[in-house]
Amino acid sequence: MSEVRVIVAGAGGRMGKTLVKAIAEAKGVVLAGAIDAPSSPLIGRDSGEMSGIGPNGIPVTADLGSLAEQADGVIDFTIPAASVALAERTAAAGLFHVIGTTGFSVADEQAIAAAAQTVAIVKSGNMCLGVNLLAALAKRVAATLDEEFDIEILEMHHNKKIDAPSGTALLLGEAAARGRGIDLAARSERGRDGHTGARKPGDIGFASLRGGTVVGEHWAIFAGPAERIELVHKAEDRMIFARGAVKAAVWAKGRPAGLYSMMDVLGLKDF
Ligand SMILES: NC(=O)C1=CN([C@@H]2O[C@H](COP(=O)(O)OP(=O)(O)OC[C@H]3O[C@@H](n4cnc5c(N)ncnc54)[C@H](OP(=O)(O)O)[C@@H]3O)[C@@H](O)[C@H]2O)C=CC1
Ligand SMILES: O=C(O)C1=N[C@H](C(=O)O)C[C@H](O)C1
Repeated sequence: MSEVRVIVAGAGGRMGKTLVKAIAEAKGVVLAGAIDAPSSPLIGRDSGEMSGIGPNGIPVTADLGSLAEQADGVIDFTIPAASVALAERTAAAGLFHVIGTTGFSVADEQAIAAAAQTVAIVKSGNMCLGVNLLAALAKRVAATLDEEFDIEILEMHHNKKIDAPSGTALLLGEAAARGRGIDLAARSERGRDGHTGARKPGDIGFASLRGGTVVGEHWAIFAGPAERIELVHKAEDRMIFARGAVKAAVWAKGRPAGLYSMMDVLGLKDF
C-alpha cells in the first residue's frame, strides 16, 4: 500500500509540533507539508527542526496552496475559524481532513458537515484511545442509571487553553446524554455562579479548571443518593492525541465522503 501523505495545519502549535514528530515515527505515513497562521513568525522555518526531531526539509508555509497536489489529506489542530476555512479548501481539493480543533460554534459545525458531503472528515474533541473508551463507558453508565444520579463533567487543562468546556468534556457529555436519551443542548448546565437555586434533576453539568501545564484531565461523575461513580482519564503526553490523529489519517485515506469520529476509527461505535 502506498504511503499516506499528510499536511499538518497548525504546525507551530503545541499539537502541530507533536504531530510532526508522530508522523516521523509512524510507518506508512509521510509529512507532505506544514502550514500555520499567515501572521506566524514561524513561516519559513523547518518544521522538523521546530518539533525537535532535526531538519526534515519541510518548511512552514502560510497556505495550503500547491501543497494539496502532493498530499492525500490534512491533520488540523488549529482554531475554529482556520479549521472551517480549511474544510472548504480540503473539500475543493479532494483531501481527507482530520480535525482535532475544539471550540466550534453551531454554525462552524454546520459548515464542516457541509464539507463532509464531498470528502471524508474525521472530527473528534479527543483523538486518544482512552478518552473514547471512557465516552463509551459513560454512555453505558448513563443508560443504566436513572435521573436520581446527577451527571457532572469536570475538566482541567493548562493555562494556555482558549476554549471551555473542553471538546472532550462536550464529547463525554454527549455520550452520557445519548445513554440517557436526552438532548444535551437542551439539558446542559454550563457554569454556576451566585444564587443558582437547586440543581435541576436530569441536567448534565460542566465545570472547567485552568492552570499550569496540565495536558488534559477529565471526570464523568455520576452522583447518586449516598454513592458516587467517577470515570476518569488523565492525559500525560500530547503524543497520545497525535498518534490517534495519525491513525485517523491512515483510516480516512480512500474512505467515502462523510463526517466520521474517532469512535468510527477505533471501532467503538457499538461498544
Ligand atoms: N482532539 C484532540 O485530541 C485534541 C485537540 N486539541 C485542540 O487542538 C487545538 C490546538 O491546540 P494547541 O496545539 O494546544 O494550540 P496552539 O495554540 O499551540 O496551536 C494552534 C496553532 O494553530 C495556528 N493557527 C492559527 N490560525 C491558523 C491558520 N489560519 N492556519 C494555520 N494555522 C493556524 C496557530 O498559529 P499562531 O499561534 O501563530 O496563531 C498555532 O500555531 C485546540 O482547539 C485544542 O483544543 C488539542 C489537543 C488534543
Ligand atoms: O487544548 C488542549 O490542550 C486539549 N484540547 C482537547 C479538548 O478540548 O478536549 C483535548 C485535550 O484534552 C487537550
